[in-house]
Amino acid sequence: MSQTSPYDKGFHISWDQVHRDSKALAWRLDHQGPGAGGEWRAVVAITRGGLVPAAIVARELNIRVIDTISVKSYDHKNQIEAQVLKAPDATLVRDGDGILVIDDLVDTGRTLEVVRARYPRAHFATVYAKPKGRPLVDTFITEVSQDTWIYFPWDMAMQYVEPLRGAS
Ligand SMILES: O=P(O)(O)OC[C@H]1O[C@H](OP(=O)(O)OP(=O)(O)O)[C@H](O)[C@@H]1O
Ligand SMILES: Nc1nc2[nH]cnc2c(=O)[nH]1
Ligand SMILES: [Mg+2]
Repeated sequence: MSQTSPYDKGFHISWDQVHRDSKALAWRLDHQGPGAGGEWRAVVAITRGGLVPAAIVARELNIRVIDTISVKSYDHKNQIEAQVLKAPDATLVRDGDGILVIDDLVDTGRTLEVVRARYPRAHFATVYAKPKGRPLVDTFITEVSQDTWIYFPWDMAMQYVEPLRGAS
């Protein structure tokens, strides 16, 4: 476990915000596929973080075929060797042509590197991107600085916060 964290800042994202940003991603990807009329054949979500944006994008673009690839790259905030724990249906995904691979974010790009190596012709889309990972992603919505840790609503709970002037 590393003792120092490269993440100085926190960016807290609400359900509402991730819904809006995922819809913006869907609008950007609409009619951009290689099929007739720019259709995509299927969505592949990178679990677990990609599941929520993938559901929203698939709903907006009326894509009914959805598969998953399970990649574990972090143990809490510590990067570990990326492991593929489960692959999508090979007959569906083939070399990735017409497949939209979706993740919540790209940070160092290690996760996308592993998935890209398997499906070189797929289109890679994330909602958030940090500078190091940008070259690995084809489409994203919001750039976040490299020293920021993004907190998603599924990892958080509402809690009491002290007033600015302290408790009285
Ligand atoms: O660009 P990278 O440096 O590889 O980091 C990005 C990946 O890290 C997180 O997943 P994580 O491995 O923590 O698993 P999770 O999606 O199950 O939370 C995130 O959801 C991305 O998939
Ligand atoms: N939740 C979360 N997972 C990550 N995995 C790699 N970077 C991040 C990040 O900024 N936030
Ligand atoms: Mg992930």
